[in-house]
Amino acid sequence: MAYKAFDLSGRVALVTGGNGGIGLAMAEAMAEAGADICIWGTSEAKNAAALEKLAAHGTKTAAMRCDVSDEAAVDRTFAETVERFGRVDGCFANAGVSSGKNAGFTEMTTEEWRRVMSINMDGAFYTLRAAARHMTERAANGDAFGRLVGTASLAAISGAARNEHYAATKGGLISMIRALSVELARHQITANAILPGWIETEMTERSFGWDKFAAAVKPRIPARRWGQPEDFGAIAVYIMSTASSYHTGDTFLIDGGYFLF
Ligand SMILES: NC(=O)c1ccc[n+]([C@@H]2O[C@H](COP(=O)([O-])OP(=O)(O)OC[C@H]3O[C@@H](n4cnc5c(N)ncnc54)[C@H](O)[C@@H]3O)[C@@H](O)[C@H]2O)c1
Ligand SMILES: O=C(O)C(=O)C[C@H](O)[C@H](O)CO
Repeated sequence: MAYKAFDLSGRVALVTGGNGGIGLAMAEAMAEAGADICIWGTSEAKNAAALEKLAAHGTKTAAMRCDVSDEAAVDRTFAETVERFGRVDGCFANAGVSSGKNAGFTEMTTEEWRRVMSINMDGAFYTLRAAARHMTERAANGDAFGRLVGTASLAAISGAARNEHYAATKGGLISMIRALSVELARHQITANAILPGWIETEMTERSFGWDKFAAAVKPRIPARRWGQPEDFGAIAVYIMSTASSYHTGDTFLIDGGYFLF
């Protein structure tokens, strides 16, 4: 018999960047555990394909178009999500972009720095702020429960050369979440960061290419394989569940034991 605390029936989870990769795998796992799921993404086609997968689990699902770097769009889409689902119990600020295929820090343009900041950092701020407003308001009305989650990265702590903008956003996200965990604990809202290592998704291919992985990264992973998006399902279910009520301000590093030597 399944551990009952992991039954997410009646809970609503929002996953930004939930139409592919890690976000979709987390959304699918939570749907399988019984949660209603709203995903946000920028591509209508990818949203539609993801929705089809999610619907197979039989819970209520929706996919909304939202660019998380657009403050007004985030507030508007969050309100729409609450209207559609009645509430948001868990908010996974997962949308992100990377770009490891550039010439290096001395050549980094301000435009590129701002692009990564505006999606990864500003986007997480807008998203988590909207969710925190909603969750604290509910707590004030006697319905206290909340899970704020940010998908950070191993890159925040590993020395992600030629990806300084990306590393900075993920380090910033971890620090923001740690501070939030302290501020919001009294409302029964937890805040945690997930730090994936090297995961086989479209983003990694775009940013680094498979060749770089095989040559430089794989030897540093004791598991000798890419992480898969599905490696993130269980942590999402755990965080959304009542089992994690006392677990806040943490960084969940899921990287196959990646080491530098
Ligand atoms: N793949 C990895 O190795 C890895 C490692 C560490 C951290 N991460 C982080 O995991 C998260 C998910 O990445 P992934 O690997 O699944 O890649 P992915 O490209 O499959 O997913 C990224 C998602 O973010 C969405 N997105 C991008 N810009 C957006 C915007 N402006 N507004 C809304 N959505 C937007 C994309 O549409 C996509 O759904 C990211 O935050 C990424 O930084 C990935
Ligand atoms: O975070 C990412 O974007 C990755 O693709 C992999 C790594 O965690 C990172 O870049 C490590 O330096």
